[in-house]
Amino acid sequence: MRVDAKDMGADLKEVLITKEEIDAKLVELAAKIDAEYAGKDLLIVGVLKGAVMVMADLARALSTPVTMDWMAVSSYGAGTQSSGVVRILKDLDTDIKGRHVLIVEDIIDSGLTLSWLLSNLGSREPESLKVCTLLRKPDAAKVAIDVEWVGFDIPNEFVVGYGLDYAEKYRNLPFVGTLAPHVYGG
Ligand SMILES: O=P(O)(O)OC[C@H]1O[C@H](OP(=O)(O)OP(=O)(O)O)[C@H](O)[C@@H]1O
Ligand SMILES: Nc1nc2[nH]cnc2c(=O)[nH]1
Ligand SMILES: [Mg+2]
Repeated sequence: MRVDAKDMGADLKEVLITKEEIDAKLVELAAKIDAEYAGKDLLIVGVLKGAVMVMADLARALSTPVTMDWMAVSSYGAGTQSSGVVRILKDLDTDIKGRHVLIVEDIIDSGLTLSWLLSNLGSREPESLKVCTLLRKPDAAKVAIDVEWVGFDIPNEFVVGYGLDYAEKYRNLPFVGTLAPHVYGG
C-alpha cells in the first residue's frame, strides 16, 4: 500500500476504492465511450480541480481521438453545503456549438454543480452533451440528473483522493478513501 509512502496514512480511516479498481473501471468506461463516439469528433471537458486525475487517466484509456478543455467553477453558500449558485472562474477556450461534448467529473454529490453546468453548456448549442463521473452519491442528490457513465455509486460520506480534496490536501492519493475524525478536528 502506498499510503505510508505519501505520509498520509495516519489521516486515513478507510480505503473505499483502490487504484486497481479505479484503473479497471476507467478502462471499462472508456470502452463504452469509444463505442458511443466512434467516428465522431469528441471534446472532453474536465471540471477543475477535482476531475484532473479522471481526465488524465480516462483520456489515455480512450481509443477515440479527443480534444480536451477545462472549466473551473466555484459554488457559493454558507458552510460546506453547495448552494447551487455557481460562478465561472475559468471558461472553456473552445466554442462548443455543434460539437459532441462530454463533461468529465470526479464526483456528483448534491448534483448542483453539474446541474448548473449542464444548463450553462447546453445553452451553447452543442450537438450532444453527456456526462461521465467516477463517483456518485445517490443518497445526497438534491436534483435528479441523467448521467450516462458512472464509475461507482458510493455512500453519503466525505471522500478524498484521486483528485478529491479536503482543504486542498489529499488530491494526489492514488485511491479514494475516507478521513479519520482527527483530521476534521474531532
Ligand atoms: O454535486 P455537488 O454537491 O455540486 O459537488 C460536486 C462538485 O464538488 C467538487 O468540486 P469543488 O467545488 O469542491 O471544487 P474542486 O473540484 O476544485 O475540488 C467536485 O469536484 C464536483 O465538481
Ligand atoms: N473531497 C470531496 N469533495 C466533494 N465535493 C462534493 N462531495 C465531495 C466529497 O465527498 N469529497
Ligand atoms: Mg470539482
